[in-house]
Amino acid sequence: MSVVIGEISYTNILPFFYHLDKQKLIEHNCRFVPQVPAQLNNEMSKGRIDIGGISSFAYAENATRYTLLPNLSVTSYGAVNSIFLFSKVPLHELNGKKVALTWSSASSVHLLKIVLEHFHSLQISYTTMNPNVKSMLHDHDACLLIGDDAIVARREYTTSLYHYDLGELWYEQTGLPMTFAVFAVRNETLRDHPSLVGLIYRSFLQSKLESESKNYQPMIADILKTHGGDKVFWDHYFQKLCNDFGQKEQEGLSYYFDLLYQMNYLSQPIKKLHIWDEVKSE
Ligand SMILES: C=C(O[C@@H]1C=C(C(=O)O)C=C[C@H]1O)C(=O)O
Repeated sequence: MSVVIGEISYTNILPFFYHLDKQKLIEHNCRFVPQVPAQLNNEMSKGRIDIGGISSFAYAENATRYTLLPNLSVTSYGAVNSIFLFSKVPLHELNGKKVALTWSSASSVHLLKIVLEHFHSLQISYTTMNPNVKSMLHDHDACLLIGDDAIVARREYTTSLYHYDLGELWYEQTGLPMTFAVFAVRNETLRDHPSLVGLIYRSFLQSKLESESKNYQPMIADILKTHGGDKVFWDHYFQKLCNDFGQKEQEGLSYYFDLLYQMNYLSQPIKKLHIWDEVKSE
């Protein structure tokens, strides 16, 4: 049986994959599945993906079944630059209005609900849609996009629409970082393949460290070819994202989960983040 590794198909996850020795992991019977976060969340909850990056919200929904991998995340302290609410009217005028949500997200969708409903006391009607600004705004007042869809839309709509960076809105209210993606493993996979999980974990960590030590440069050179944009943007984007998962990041994530539980978006409170104690398990 192979171990299936989920790979978020957005550039923000690349520091963990760009310098990964995929061939070596394939030789160890691993398989890679690139998908957008909502698909990965769903596949992991059904047991069809074993390990990898998922929405932090999806971890909360499955906290008793998953274990978090230490030191790995996609987190922002303030502006994240790839998660935007695009709106025809200023945010505080959205009360009673309709907002379209990208179907690809789980963390940002719930972060938006915190921002609109909890921070600004707005009542909103939501629809989940394909991530396309034109069709989303055809019949809605605002729309949420994430990942590369949001990066591209921001290039196009900076002047014609209001746009709000969700990482920034969260930071302004809480002073805390926001973790959008965590790395998790299904508890059964960890039980059945502890040493392979160790190898995969160390490979992710090594790729992240190499990305950081090379200042993301080889990776950005490739992203420019595949995704366009300018180097200044991508340099700034990766410099600003935090890929650690230390105490402060965990504090921000726990607060996000607490609010979601209070708002009934989570059925169980998350009292503790279960993070793999790698050294003991090996
Ligand atoms: C930073 C981002 O974080 C992503 C957002 C996610 C979500 O909203 O569920 C999940 C994984 C992250 O890769 C982004 O997509 O721009």
